[in-house]
Amino acid sequence: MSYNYRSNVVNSEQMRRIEGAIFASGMPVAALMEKAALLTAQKFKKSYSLADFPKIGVIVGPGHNGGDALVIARELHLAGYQVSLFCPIAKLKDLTAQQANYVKHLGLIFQKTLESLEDCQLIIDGLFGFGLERTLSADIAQLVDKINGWQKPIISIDIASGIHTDTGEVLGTAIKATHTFCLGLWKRAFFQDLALPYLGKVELIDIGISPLDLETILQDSPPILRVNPALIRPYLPLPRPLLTHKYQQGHLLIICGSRRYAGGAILAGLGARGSGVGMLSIAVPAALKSLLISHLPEALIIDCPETATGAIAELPLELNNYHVLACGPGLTTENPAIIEQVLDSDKPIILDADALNILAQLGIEKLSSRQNKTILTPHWGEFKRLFPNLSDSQDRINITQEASQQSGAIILLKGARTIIASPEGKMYIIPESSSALARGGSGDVLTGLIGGFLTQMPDNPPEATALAAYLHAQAGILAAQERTELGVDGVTLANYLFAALKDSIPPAPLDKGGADRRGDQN
Ligand SMILES: NC(=O)C1=CN([C@@H]2O[C@H](COP(=O)(O)OP(=O)(O)OC[C@H]3O[C@@H](n4cnc5c(N)ncnc54)[C@H](O)[C@@H]3O)[C@@H](O)[C@H]2O)[C@H](O)CC1
Ligand SMILES: [K+]
Repeated sequence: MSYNYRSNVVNSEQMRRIEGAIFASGMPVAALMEKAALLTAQKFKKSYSLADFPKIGVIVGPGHNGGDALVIARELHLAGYQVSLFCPIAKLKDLTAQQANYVKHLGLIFQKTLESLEDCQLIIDGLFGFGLERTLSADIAQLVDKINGWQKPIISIDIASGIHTDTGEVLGTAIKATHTFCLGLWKRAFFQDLALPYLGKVELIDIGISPLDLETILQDSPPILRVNPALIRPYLPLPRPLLTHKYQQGHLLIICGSRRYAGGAILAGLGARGSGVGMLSIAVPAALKSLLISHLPEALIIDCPETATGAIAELPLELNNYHVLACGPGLTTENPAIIEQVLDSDKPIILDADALNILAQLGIEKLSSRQNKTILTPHWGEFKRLFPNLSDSQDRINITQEASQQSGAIILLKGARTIIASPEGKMYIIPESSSALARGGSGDVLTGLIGGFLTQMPDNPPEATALAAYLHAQAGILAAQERTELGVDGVTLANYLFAALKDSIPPAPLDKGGADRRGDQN
């Protein structure tokens, strides 16, 4: 396991221990504050020029978040900005009080009322950082609501004040930042759907936390990793070996579709196509066969006997002949026997959509006798049906982890920040997405894509899942950039998977396979 400030996501307790380890090894607290705040001030000046934002209001809290704010205020003042300060809590931590004395010496003014900041073009929020430990008191909450009501750009330092650093909960009320500079390491709240409306644009400030200090603190707990191209590059089934054939690239079977929901089957197939899987078979009700062939000529379409209403009645197949089974899109919940048959197979399986609804009826205990990997890809509604005991909590990171432990399955919980947890304790978070993906059909594409990657990466199921979820999100982002968020239907999304793959995954510098591929083209 290698540690990296860009990938490791921490909770406030880990952040505090990492800070503690850095200070214990000799780094002065004031020096780290100076570094973090100077880097933030530099970034700030690039985004918010003196010409456009000559007058800045800074809210100063009692702790080191307030200390950071004072250093930033000082730098902006020295750069020519007109800076007004407001400090609603009288008792400051020592270092913060020292910073306050120095800015007073420079001539900055602590205003007596919040209203004195109302004519500023922008507010910097240095009220609370990861030290916020309880619900905001009524007077502070009122202040926060007033600042939000001004409808000005608000730049939060480390985290929007009022947001719980771990769960992302709003502790009473919270600053609605338009831009948040997260200091040093990504905190959990940045990936909790609850917190997202309060964080605005988010940016990590690299304050130079070394892998050594990260390892010292993080080695004892399972890592939570923010997926980025560098992280997934080693797992990609690229370059392909020069000498291979289609079955060596894996054979995926997708079990999907009904007369009522034929499109789900097509989209799952298109998702699998996007993975480059060697062989794709798709089992559908007989009536759908010619439709599927017309959309996916490369796939082997297996026509299954149908129920009276057009669902798959039975699977006349030896499921263990395939490398991976993906099951669910468009299936209907009419025939639980299909899911029982899939669960009984010895192969890795991915269950989505109606397969999850049937599993919720059967009970997740059904998974305990499985000999191979199970991947469940619920959205929140499906998750609640599968894990009703966990659905009271809104800490999506925690409950995904718990659900994985309870079920022994890899859980991918869909959301604005999709979270993936494996029973061995691995966790991956997809850092960005597009609301264009909140649309019927995009989940079907993901099911096929996971299936296709898992088929090609049988030794790394959590990574295959994370890779698929990352590229799926990136495809949504790219498609929305070109076509707007309204223009990303399932087929379009599937068509952008290759662009996402190419964009996200730069060729490795010494990629011998890359050279081979170029050779093939010549
Ligand atoms: N990441 C780093 O390595 C660095 C972070 N820095 C900054 O320091 C803060 C964390 O500082 P800390 O002093 O521990 O906590 P806070 O500033 O967030 O505030 C704690 C302060 O507030 C009091 N408090 C807590 N909850 C409430 C409440 N609901 N109402 C009133 N008062 C409350 C608490 O008692 C404390 O006095 C981090 O976020 C960064 O911004 C360093 O500057 C550089 C390195
Ligand atoms: K803050």
